[in-house]
Amino acid sequence: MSDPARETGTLLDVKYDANGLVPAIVQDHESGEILMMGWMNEGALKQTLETKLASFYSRSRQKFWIKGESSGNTQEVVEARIDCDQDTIILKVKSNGPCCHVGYNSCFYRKITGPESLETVDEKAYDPSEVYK
Ligand SMILES: N=c1c2ncn([C@@H]3O[C@H](COP(=O)(O)OP(=O)(O)OP(=O)(O)O)[C@@H](O)[C@H]3O)c2ncn1[C@@H]1O[C@H](COP(=O)(O)O)[C@@H](O)[C@H]1O
Ligand SMILES: [Mg+2]
Ligand SMILES: [Zn+2]
Repeated sequence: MSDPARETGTLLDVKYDANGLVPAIVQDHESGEILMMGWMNEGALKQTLETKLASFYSRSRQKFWIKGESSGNTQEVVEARIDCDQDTIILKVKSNGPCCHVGYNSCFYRKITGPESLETVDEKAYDPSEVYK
């Protein structure tokens, strides 16, 4: 359904889902590479906008999470955008190191090559066991 105020207005009026969360896609501000997608609640979005450090709500760990709090691989927010119906956020960031805790720069290091198959298409960027102790 069309919602002109939300779609064309200048008021930030985020449409959180039933769990109070909104997806935030994190993109490298220079290369455009997609690094990860995290969930934000209202508090995480507020913190992100205030501190300019990408922060999320982790559903599995059920806690507020500043990306890089243990690895040091923080993400400085250069620009934040929201889509037409205000239910998806994009953070353009300057990443202080690789993003993915598995060892790749981006979390999207595998291509889906068939109904049940994957292919790794990125090079490992670092050894996670050296970073996450
Ligand atoms: N570091 C990461 C990390 N970096 C990027 N991502 C991406 O962030 C997404 C969201 O994080 P979670 O899975 O924790 O949150 P969620 O999707 O709400 O929870 P689930 O429903 O998936 O269980 C993941 O699906 C990954 O694609 C990461 N997910 C988890 N971590 C863990 O976060 C912790 C802190 O790491 P740093 O932030 O790097 O210090 C460590 O324990 C890491 O293992
Ligand atoms: Mg997840
Ligand atoms: Zn990852």
